[in-house]
This record gives sequence, structure tokens and C-alpha cells, in this order.
Amino acid sequence: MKTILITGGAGFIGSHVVREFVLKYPAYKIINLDALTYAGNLENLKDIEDLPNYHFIKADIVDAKQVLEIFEKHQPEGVIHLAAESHVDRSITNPLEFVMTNVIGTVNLLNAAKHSWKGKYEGKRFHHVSTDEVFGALGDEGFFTETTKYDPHSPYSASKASSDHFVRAYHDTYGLPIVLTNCSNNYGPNHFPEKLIPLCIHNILNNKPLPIYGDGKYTRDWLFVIDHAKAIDLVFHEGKNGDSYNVGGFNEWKNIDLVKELCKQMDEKLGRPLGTSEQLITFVKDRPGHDLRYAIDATKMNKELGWKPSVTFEEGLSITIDWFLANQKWLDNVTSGDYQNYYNNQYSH
Ligand SMILES: Cc1cn([C@H]2C[C@H](O)[C@@H](COP(=O)(O)OP(=O)(O)O[C@H]3O[C@H](C)C(=O)[C@H](O)[C@H]3O)O2)c(=O)[nH]c1=O
Repeated sequence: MKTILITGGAGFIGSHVVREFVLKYPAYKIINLDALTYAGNLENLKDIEDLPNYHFIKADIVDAKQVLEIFEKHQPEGVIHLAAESHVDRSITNPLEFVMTNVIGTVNLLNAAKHSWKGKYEGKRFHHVSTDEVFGALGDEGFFTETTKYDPHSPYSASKASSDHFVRAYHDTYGLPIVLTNCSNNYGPNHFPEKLIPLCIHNILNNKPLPIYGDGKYTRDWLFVIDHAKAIDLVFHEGKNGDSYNVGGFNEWKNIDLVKELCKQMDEKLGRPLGTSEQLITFVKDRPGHDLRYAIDATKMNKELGWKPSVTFEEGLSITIDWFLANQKWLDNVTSGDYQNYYNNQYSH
């Protein structure tokens, strides 16, 4: 029996990773450690919560003592660390929260792993899940590879870059067995509606403006979340100790083109005349320090581990929209919280 601690397992990406591991590895004991902040939601795991190899612990990784107690009690051999504050706009208004969870929280986990593994690293692994935003912004050309220098710009990406450095530092200094993954923009079922795609789906359904920052020519690479979960499984089990892997969809979209594609699919699925949703597109004030373009070279994942995305973007988007249409109650529940007020006040102080 192998015990794996997955942090942030009630969040968007985390819940897909928990489901992948719980279903694929019935002999593993999967512990989901999550603080259940505004973005964490146990509804995301309703379908697997009664399975015998799934366990949930409500805890905050910022609490070093609690984290250590959990390690001492459950003795996990593996850690997959996804717990993080993830929304760039929030990091602009409250950077300290990002330092606490993303930096201090990560160091607390590293300390607990180091303490409980006591130098016996055979069969142990700490997998840190990070972002392509640590590499900074690209111009119109080029891709981020695993050797691209870090150049974070937002408080969010600075906090994730710092956590990546700490993970590598614990490998280099104490020999902790680690792997890292840096992913591009995820999308899919259960995506919290503060992010571009689910926000637009929510707003189309509620006939609200679709806010496009700046001129809408900012470019992101989009990765279907279930493909990401499968990539994490591969790297966790087969990645080289100390290595990092870039996980991307080979799928770049300018924000405005992506939102137009989304509007088209929404109109088709809702049986509305084509062009109805596009009328909601509204150009708004830009995000401060907005990175122009992210693009990931995921060749290493493909060559070394045989991973590649399983769906095209159009297919993945269609699956995503269908999920949101079938789960409007989920959407209503998560959008009835305080975070809506945050949107109304964005960048106002
Ligand atoms: C919310 C919103 C966003 N945007 C723009 C801003 C970006 O250029 C793009 C995507 O924004 P979003 O906030 O959805 O995601 P990113 O800022 O690219 O970051 C995301 O992908 C990386 C990899 C992570 O690591 C982050 O955790 C994750 O949040 O749409 C708009 O134009 N309007 C909006 O209302």
C-alpha cells in the first residue's frame, strides 16, 4: 500500500488529479489535504468520495505544526503538491496571501517531508505542480522550454517561481527526491468562474458582459485539465529525480479569438442565432503587468514519457461547455459567494 498526499485536491486541477489517482490506483491510499478556501469545493469529488482508498483532511499548509502532524500520522511516501493561490488578478490586489500559501505553504510541506522521510528516500517523491508563468512573457516568437530562465512578473508568478526554487533547493541541499511540472492554462469541468473560460460561460448564461482585458491580443496556451492530470501521473511515476517537465497543449489562442470560438459554441449549444453571445464582448481596462504571450514546448514530455494531449481544443471546449450546461447548479453555488464583490472592486485600490 502506498500513501500519497495530494494537496489542493478539492480545487480545479487538484480534483482531477485526485480522481485520476483514486480510480487508477485502488491499492494506493490517496489523502486529499485541502483548506477549502473560496476555490476549493468537495462537490468536485462527489463521485469518488465514498471509495475506500480516498481520504480527506481539511488543513491549511500555512500551518507548519498541523502539516507536520499529518505527515507523522499518515507517513505518505509521495506528495503531489497542487495547493496554491492561483488567480493572477487576486495576486495584484493581495500579494501577501500568495506568499503565505504558495511560498510558506510549500516550504512547510518540504520541511515535513524532509523531517518524516529522515533521509530514507527510497520510494519517496515530492512532485511540485507549477506554472509556465514563472518564465515570464514571450514576444510573438519562441517557446518556453525546461531550461528557459525564470523571469516572473506578477505577484502570483513570483510566488510560484519562489516555490519552484525552494523545491529545487531542498533537492540540491538535502537530497529530497523531487520532480516539477510547469503547465500552461488549464481548462475543463469544475473550473472556477474567475478564470477567463468559465467566467465567459457563466456570463453568457446570465447575459452579462464578457470582459476582455486590453486589446484582447494576449496569447495563452490551453491544456485540457484531464490531459494535465494524466501528465502528472506520468511524471510522478516515471519522471527523473530532480527534473522538471513542461506540460502544454501545443494550442495557442489570442484571448479574443478564444472568446469568439467560445461564443460560437455557446450559441450553437443554446440554439441561439450565431453572433448573439459575441455581442456581449466588452473591452475593459487591462490587467497591470499583463504578460503578452505564454507558449510551452512540451517536447520533453512527449519524447521521454510519451505524453500528448488527447483532445483538440475545440473538442475539449465542447466537453467543458457541456459540463457547465449540465451543472448549472454547481455554477450558481460557487458564484453566489463573496468573490463576486471582489470582481466589482477589482483594481480600485
Ligand atoms: C479573467 C479574465 C482574464 N482575461 C485574460 C487574461 C489572460 O491573458 C487570459 C487568461 O486569464 P486567466 O485569469 O484565466 O488565466 P492566466 O492569468 O493566464 O493564468 C492561468 O494560467 C496560468 C498558467 C496559471 O498558472 C494561473 O494559475 C491561471 O490562473 O485572459 C481577460 O481578458 N478577461 C478576464 O475577465
